[in-house]
Amino acid sequence: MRRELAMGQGTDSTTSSTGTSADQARDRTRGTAERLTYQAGFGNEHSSEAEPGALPLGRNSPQRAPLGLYAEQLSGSAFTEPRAHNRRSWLYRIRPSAAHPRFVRADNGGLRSAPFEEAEPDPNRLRWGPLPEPPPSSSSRGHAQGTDFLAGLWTLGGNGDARQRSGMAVHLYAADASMTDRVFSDADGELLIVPERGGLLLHTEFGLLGAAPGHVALIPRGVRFRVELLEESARGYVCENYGRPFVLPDLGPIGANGLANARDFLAPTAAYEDVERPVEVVNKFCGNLWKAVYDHSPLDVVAWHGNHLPYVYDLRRFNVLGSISYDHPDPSIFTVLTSPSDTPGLAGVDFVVFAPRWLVGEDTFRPPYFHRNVMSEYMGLIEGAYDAKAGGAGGFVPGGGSLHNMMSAHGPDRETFERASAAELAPQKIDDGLAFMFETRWPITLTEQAAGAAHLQADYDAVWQGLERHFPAP
Ligand SMILES: O=C(O)Cc1cc(O)ccc1O
Ligand SMILES: [Fe+2]
Repeated sequence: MRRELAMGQGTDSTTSSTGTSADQARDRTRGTAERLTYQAGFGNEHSSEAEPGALPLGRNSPQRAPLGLYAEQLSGSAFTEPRAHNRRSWLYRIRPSAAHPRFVRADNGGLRSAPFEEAEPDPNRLRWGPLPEPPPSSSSRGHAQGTDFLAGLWTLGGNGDARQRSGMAVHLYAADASMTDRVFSDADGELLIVPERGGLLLHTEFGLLGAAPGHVALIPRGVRFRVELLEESARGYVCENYGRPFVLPDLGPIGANGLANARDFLAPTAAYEDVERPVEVVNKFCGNLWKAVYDHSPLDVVAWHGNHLPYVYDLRRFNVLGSISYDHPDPSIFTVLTSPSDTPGLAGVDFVVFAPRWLVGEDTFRPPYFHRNVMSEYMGLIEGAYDAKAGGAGGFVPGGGSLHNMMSAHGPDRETFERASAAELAPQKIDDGLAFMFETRWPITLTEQAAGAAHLQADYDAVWQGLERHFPAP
């Protein structure tokens, strides 16, 4: 019985290979991921044990936990939050987390946190090319040769205040080394990792998750993990959510199914490292990195149960809904995960995906419309192209990103507008790209490094030049 609890359901991906480098990366990750077992379902009470009998039955904290393990609760919500919001997991580990030396300040590298006060909030439309590759052997930390996921994090900007558990940050990463004998956890928020290049194997306290380009991984607040690269290098995006944890959006009149289906979120099964050698544990706390060298790996959880859990989700499983009559619906129908605020319907941050879909709207301007939005929109591209941006000024390219802050006017570029205004409106499949948006309630203030980056495109405004008047002259 207990053993069965440790057996996963579901595998990682059903996407077909068409030979692009993203597909190959996914295939390689799938090779690793197929050896992984998962438990399917978002928000569930899951449980798992890597050794038979490690998980206590009937109680959380027996006088002596099985197999000489230590019992420990990890709380992701206040003890007293309503049951529907309550999050905690029980971990049964070789050493209690409390047995650790003092943390000392570590170099923040390219990581910055809210409140973002380095630069003035900028109303301009902004777009960046991809983050430059890490320079070879750039490690300043004396660990693996090269730059690992943590050292490769580079903050673009964000909002709110990490100390108030509100707001979010946009980070990018470029890495060429695995985290070996180095573990990270973020007390400030949960991390939504969006790989764009290179498969990742996430070793978490709860077990292993495989995340390739096209997948997203969600690491809850405080959960320790390390990132192994499955290829020579890796690149991608991270949304750090300081606010309420991401949940699936309500579906309202859509009904009981659709958008991201809960069963496509995969939680790991227990897997532990029994390692007795120095391991650097880095903790992000109130905006700064702190480190301590443990004499063992804290990824030593042999069994667990609970609902404060990491997940991986394949964005190609997203059930895209849209108009089958006319008009371009608002992109809220593409919401994968939402971090609610105290105001109903107003998200601290939404994670939105623009996945392959059919456009069939009659007498409709089909690409995204011109708009000004009270919410602030950071967009990234995982592969291919995006239907509102034909090109220009270096383009909206995989690994790059755009920022359309609160009330900034944006929408289709000139080329897209002209093409879509004249297009014959036959049913059209958009299947050449995978874009996403972090849409947040507050403006995103840039870091100095993002405002002054060499890969910031100087003339993004030009994509809207040449949109001539067509209204008859007086
Ligand atoms: O700006 C964007 O490209 C994102 C977006 C897409 C869409 O389909 C409608 C509105 C919107 O902000
Ligand atoms: Fe927009």
